[in-house]
Amino acid sequence: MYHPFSDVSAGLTRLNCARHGPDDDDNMSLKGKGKGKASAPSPSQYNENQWPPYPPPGETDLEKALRVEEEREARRVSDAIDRAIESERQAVRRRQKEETRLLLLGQSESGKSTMLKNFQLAFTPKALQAESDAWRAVIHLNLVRSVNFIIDLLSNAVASNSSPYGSSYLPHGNGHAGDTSPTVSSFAHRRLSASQQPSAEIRRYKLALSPLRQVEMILAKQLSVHDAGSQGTLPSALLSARALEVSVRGGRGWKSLLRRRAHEDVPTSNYPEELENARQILDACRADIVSLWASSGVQIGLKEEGVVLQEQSGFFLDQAARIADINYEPTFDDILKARLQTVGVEEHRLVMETAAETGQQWVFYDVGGARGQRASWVPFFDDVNAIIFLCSTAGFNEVLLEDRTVNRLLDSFNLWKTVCSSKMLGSTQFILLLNKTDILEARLKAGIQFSNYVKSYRDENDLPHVTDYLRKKFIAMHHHHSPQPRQLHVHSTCAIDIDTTSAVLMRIRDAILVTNLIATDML
Ligand SMILES: Nc1nc2c(ncn2[C@@H]2O[C@H](COP(=O)(O)OP(=O)(O)OP(=O)(O)O)[C@@H](O)[C@H]2O)c(=O)[nH]1
Ligand SMILES: [Mg+2]
Repeated sequence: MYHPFSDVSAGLTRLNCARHGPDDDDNMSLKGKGKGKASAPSPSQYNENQWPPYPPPGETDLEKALRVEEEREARRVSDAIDRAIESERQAVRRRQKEETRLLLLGQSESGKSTMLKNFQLAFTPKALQAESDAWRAVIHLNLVRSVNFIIDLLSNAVASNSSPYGSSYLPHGNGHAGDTSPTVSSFAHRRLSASQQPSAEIRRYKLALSPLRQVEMILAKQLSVHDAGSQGTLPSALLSARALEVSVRGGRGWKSLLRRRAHEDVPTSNYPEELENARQILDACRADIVSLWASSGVQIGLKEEGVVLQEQSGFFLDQAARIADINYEPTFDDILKARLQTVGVEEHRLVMETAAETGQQWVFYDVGGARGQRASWVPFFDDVNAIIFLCSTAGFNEVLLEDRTVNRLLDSFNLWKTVCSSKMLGSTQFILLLNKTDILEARLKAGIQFSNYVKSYRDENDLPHVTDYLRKKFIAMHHHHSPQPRQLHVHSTCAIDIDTTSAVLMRIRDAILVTNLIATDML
């Protein structure tokens, strides 16, 4: 039955009820005097602008009874809507109390996604294990790209005589290019060798490992991979100095796509077979991959090209024999080392499996850290419990991939200042992770002087002093740029070290939970 109240908002319904009040209606229906027409409303009862008109002019007792009944029904609907809205509101409030929402921030390659994997490992290990197939595909792609990169780099270098590689590549060389300063005679000797041996070896590898192009294509297709370079985040001129980044569009679809479908009744696509093919090809190329990486000539060639693959993300060549094996299953260590650039913002909902936290939900927003990605962070500033900001301490002698004129550590400082000064994050808890301390330590031990890059640094060139300096510097910037006093926890981390990171995560968990409890007035 149509009634104007039944399809208007609860607010309007409430207005009308309030105007007369339920008792009025009841009284009127009870009091309905006589039969036939209701007494004509006095002029003061009419307001022709009032909607719906009340009571309608010339209303009969029957019409009145119907109207009153309809109004009662409308009130019931209105109350039901109010109750539903309120219970939804309470559910959202409850959910927000039960959920802990964390935003991971920091420049590209600072270790945000790796830290998220550590959280998964610590609190949802079964879920991470279930993603193992997906991570194997990423690790295989990391490996295959490194191989294809080396072959492309070295064959191009050999082909173009202008490259230093072409002049000194010794497939069976007996030293590193930097061991001795090249003399005129050694240079001449190298030029002679370069015209024959090097290209022969590389040509052999190129031929033997050519099936890996197909493997790269299959894996890239299955992961719907974007090349960072093709998205414009990596200038093409830089591609020769670095194995390509691997990235997939935000969202977790790619992982579920790659889960094993052994238990599914309906074969939905042929892609597991494609992946199996890729694994078989990789396995068949295993010995050649191992031998390529072991070749001293290749190592010299890379060195002369100024490429240190070991320092690049997603480096697995030293584990090729294990990883290219047909029976390879990724370990947690492998998963932490796998490199997959984040594009956009990924939401990861962790339903805690560990006894103390069972059932709790932690929602992580993992953002892409490259410069072109940072605009997408801001909408997530609203309504998160804590910010986990990662700074790669190894960035002190590195530059941004997307802008080779910018030092990574300086970029982290500036990013930190911007995040600290955001008013939207004024009362949000901050956690700062000084990450990649293993790489920092290795570089300091290798004699690279921190003070050469950070002019204000005057202390010892060792890990404790440098991390202490960084910690103080970040704390000072936080203090100076925060719009209001706010909690800050600082930890030094190596995100690929499961044990030490897990200890840090427990402290982060405790700090966040205590803050949440205080915020929800439960303490
Ligand atoms: N050696 C070392 N490697 C690390 C550490 N933390 C992360 N990595 C590696 O660094 C690479 C980049 O880490 P990611 O976690 O993908 O970086 P990200 O901050 O998510 O980068 P974007 O997604 O581009 O914003 C990965 O291959 C990690 O395995 C660390 O503490 N030490
Ligand atoms: Mg990432």
